[in-house]
Amino acid sequence: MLNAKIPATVITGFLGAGKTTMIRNLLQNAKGKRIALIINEFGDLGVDGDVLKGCGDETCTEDDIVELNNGCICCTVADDFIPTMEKLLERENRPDHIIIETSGLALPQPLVAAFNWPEIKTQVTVDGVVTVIDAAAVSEGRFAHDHDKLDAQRAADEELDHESPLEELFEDQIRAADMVVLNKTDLIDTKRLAAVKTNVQSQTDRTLKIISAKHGDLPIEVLLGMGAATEDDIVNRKSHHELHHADGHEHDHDEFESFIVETGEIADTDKFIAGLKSIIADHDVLRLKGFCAVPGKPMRLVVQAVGQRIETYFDRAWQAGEKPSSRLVVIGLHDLDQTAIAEQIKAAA
Ligand SMILES: Nc1nc2c(ncn2[C@@H]2O[C@H](COP(=O)(O)OP(=O)(O)OP(=O)(O)O)[C@@H](O)[C@H]2O)c(=O)[nH]1
Repeated sequence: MLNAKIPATVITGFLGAGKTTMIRNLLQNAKGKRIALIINEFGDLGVDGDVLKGCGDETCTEDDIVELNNGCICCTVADDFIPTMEKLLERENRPDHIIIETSGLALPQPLVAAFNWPEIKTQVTVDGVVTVIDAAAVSEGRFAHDHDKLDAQRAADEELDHESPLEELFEDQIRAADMVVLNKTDLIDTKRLAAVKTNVQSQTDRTLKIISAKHGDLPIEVLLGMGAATEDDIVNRKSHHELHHADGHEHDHDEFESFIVETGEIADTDKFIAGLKSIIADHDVLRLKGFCAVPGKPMRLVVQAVGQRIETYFDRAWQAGEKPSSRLVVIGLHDLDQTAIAEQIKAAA
């Protein structure tokens, strides 16, 4: 149909919930739909984009993938997101569908609200906001606040009006959702999954569409084509930040930080993983990911850590002109001891 708006799906969810994995599955099952991807990552190593490049060859070429690594997309709407969308829409070969992966720390609300900007409102609509949840992490209480600690902080600081940053993000990302994917169901039993579902639904008065998945493996018909036009309803899905700072106070991410550690080749992967596990536990690292070089191996090793769960696999050969190296992005709450973490990672390699 001429002049029909292009549908855009926003995929959000906390660090390591499985957004990139779900998108990878989706691209592989795109059934000829031409998809453009906008990927926003916290920590400027570009791991997600790199993992996705090449996995949907016919329906989503490298040219269709735009990486926005200049901070969280919710804070760079005017400078990054709108110009990127405008460029996409100017293309001769316009996509059938746009998928936007937010960083794990992004608030979806400002991004969805941007679809009401005149520059893009007439051409694109939000097909739906899909929030991916690490059901195992929720069940382990990762996003529940420590009541005793919070009460102590409140006693010390009467101004303190918000919950833990992790809990707030968890709630805000659910409040924005049209659909919630309870992912990583391979890691928890049905009883605990039912409790997670109840917890998720309790975050909003709207009845959410909640589905379960392993490795984000869901049919494209389930994820795309919701026709929700979420931009029309986003004012009713306010984030904690919007509710607490109606005065226009800027939202920022200074409760979180990320940095990159470069280390040598990884001679003993098992020893390295064991080392990473204790670093993650000692320093309360939320997310660690990157690519490593292994002596004598032509392939690069992908390292993905979410809490204490670490996955490694070789994804592709180092390419011509690419120097095999080991680089990891480390993400945690503010005040990470960057020097100690970097030293310990180098010692574990
Ligand atoms: N066991 C298990 N692991 C999963 C599942 N889905 C994803 N993972 C793993 O979880 C890790 C993080 O997955 P990603 O898809 O990179 O998560 P993400 O949400 O894109 O992460 P960020 O972009 O860093 O926020 C990877 O090691 C995945 O292989 C699942 O259903 N079960």
